[in-house]
Amino acid sequence: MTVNPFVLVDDLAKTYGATAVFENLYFTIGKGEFVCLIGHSGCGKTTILNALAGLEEASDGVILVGGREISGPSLDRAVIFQSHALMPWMSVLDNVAFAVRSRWPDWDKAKRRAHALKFIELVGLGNAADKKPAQLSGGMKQRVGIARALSIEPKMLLMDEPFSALDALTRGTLQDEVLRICHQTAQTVFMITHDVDEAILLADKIILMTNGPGAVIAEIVVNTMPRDRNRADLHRHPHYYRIRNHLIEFLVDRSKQFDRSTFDPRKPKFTTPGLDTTTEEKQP
Ligand SMILES: Nc1ncnc2c1ncn2[C@@H]1O[C@H](COP(=O)(O)OP(=O)(O)OP(=O)(O)O)[C@@H](O)[C@H]1O
Repeated sequence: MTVNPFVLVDDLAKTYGATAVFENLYFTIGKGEFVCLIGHSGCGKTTILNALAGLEEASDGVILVGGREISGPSLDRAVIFQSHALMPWMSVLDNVAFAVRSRWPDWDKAKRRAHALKFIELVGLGNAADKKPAQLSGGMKQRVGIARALSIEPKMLLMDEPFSALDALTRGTLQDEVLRICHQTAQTVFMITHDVDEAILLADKIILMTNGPGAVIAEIVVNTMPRDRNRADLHRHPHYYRIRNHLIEFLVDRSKQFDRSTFDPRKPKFTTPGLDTTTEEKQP
C-alpha cells in the first residue's frame, strides 16, 4: 500500500438486491500515480470509476480523496468518458472555456479563453480552436475532452476507456500524448482499459479484477518498466513480454478461477511479473 495515499478505497462494495457486483475492494493511489483497472465486462469497473467520481454511491465502504470522504461530484475529479459529450453549438475554445468558467467563475472572458487555449494547444488542437465539434474527427473530439478535463486542473483524472472508440493509429498518438501530459503535470490518474498494451504503456500499477458477480481485486501488478516509456520501443524492454503474458494469462484463466481460500482483501497481492525471469521462455 502507498504510504499516505492520495486516494484510499476501503472495503468498497456494490450490490443490486442480493447480488454483489464487487465486494471487499481495498486499494490506494498515490499522488501523481497512474493506475489502470483491468477486468472482464460486468465486473464493475465503470461503477468503481463512477464511485471515485462521486457520480454513484457504493453500497458499502468509503473512498477518501486527499483525506476527505467523497460525497458527490467535484471539480477536483475530472472524468473523461468514451464518448466526448461536447456541446455541439460551441466551438472547441468555447467548450473548454465553459469548463474553465465553472472552475473559476470570477475570471474575465479573456483570462478564461487564454487559459482554455493553453490546454487546447497542449493536446495539439491550436489550429482547430474555432471549429465546432461536427467539423472534428473522433480523435480530435476526444482531444477536446482531454483538454477540457485538464483545463480545470483537477487533482485527479478519471478515464473510462477513453480511446476505445478510436482507430489504432489515432489511439496510439493520443496514448503518447496522455502519457507525456500526465508525466509533465504529475497528474494522478485512474483509468479503465481493456487493452493490456495500453495499460503497460501508461500505468504505474495495474489492478486486476476477477469476474463478477462478487468480483474482487485478484492482484495489483506493479509496472516495472522505466517510466520514460514510448510506444515504439516498449516491446524491446525485457520486462514487457513478462508483464504482457502475465496480464493475458490473468484475463484468459486466472480471472475465472480465482482461489479465495487464502485471499485477504485487506492486503492486496502486489506482483512484479516484469522481474520474474522464469517467464522468459514464453516470449514469442
Ligand atoms: N441498475 C442496475 N441493476 C442491476 N444490475 C446493474 C445495474 N446497473 C449495473 N448493473 C450491473 O452491474 C455490473 C457492473 O456494471 P459496470 O458497468 O460497472 O461493469 P463494467 O466492468 O464496467 O463492464 P464493461 O466492461 O462492459 O463496461 C454489471 O453486471 C451490470 O449488469
